[in-house]
Amino acid sequence: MFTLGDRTFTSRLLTGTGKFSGTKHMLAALQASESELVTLALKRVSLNDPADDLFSPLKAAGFQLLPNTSGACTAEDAILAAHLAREAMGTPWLKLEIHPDPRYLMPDPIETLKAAKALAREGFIVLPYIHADPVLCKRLEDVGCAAVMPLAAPIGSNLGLETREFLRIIIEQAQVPVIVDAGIGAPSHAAAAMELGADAVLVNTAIATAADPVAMATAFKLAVIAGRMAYEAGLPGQHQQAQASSPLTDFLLST
Ligand SMILES: CC(=O)[C@@H](O)[C@H](O)COP(=O)(O)O
Repeated sequence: MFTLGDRTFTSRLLTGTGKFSGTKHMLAALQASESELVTLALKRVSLNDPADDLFSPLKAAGFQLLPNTSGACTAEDAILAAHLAREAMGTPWLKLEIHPDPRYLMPDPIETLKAAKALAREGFIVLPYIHADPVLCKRLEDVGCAAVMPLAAPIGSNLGLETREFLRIIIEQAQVPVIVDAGIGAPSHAAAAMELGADAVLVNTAIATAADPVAMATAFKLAVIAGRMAYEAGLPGQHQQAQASSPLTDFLLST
């Protein structure tokens, strides 16, 4: 169980809704993942065109929706998108994404902090997508964000925990949940993030673009459970030299 904002979740796997080959496949994969919190771009809420509308089927399937501001390039864009999303989807939950750079989709830290401060003050439950910057995470926490979402690697890159050392520092210092987001390309990456002590991970591309998204969603579900279980069990320390597994066998040498 983990608490985020005013809610408690059983699943520590958050999922995205982009890049699936169709709504039916998306719903089947999300159900297999047992994810409870699903992010959705405001642009995928289409009240006029049912073929392009992800909101209605996701809502009907009972997922809690986490609208995101993907497409916003400035704080002003993101604040407008947040208001529209709250109207359209009826929720104050928000994944705040501001990435003006189309090549790497790197989040803009200055605009993100500015928008986060304004939106948190308005009562939004703000989950900002950011680079794995420990100082920025503390600043976002200070302005009232409900969690921080540092990236593992660029969105859609599937590169895994490229920011591992910085994630470790963020997790050590955070007073709010840390959700590792973006670039998680394999269940082993998700397990590694959870073993590090992340509260949750968000995965989209690796599930949506798998040859079998339902099987991949199941693999991610199990990896997140295993990673968290290992973290709670207490991972052993690492050593540069061998440590004998059965030290008592020394008796052969001493007789
Ligand atoms: C849908 C969403 O929010 C993505 O932008 C998110 O960051 C996931 O990234 P991946 O697609 O790399 O899993």
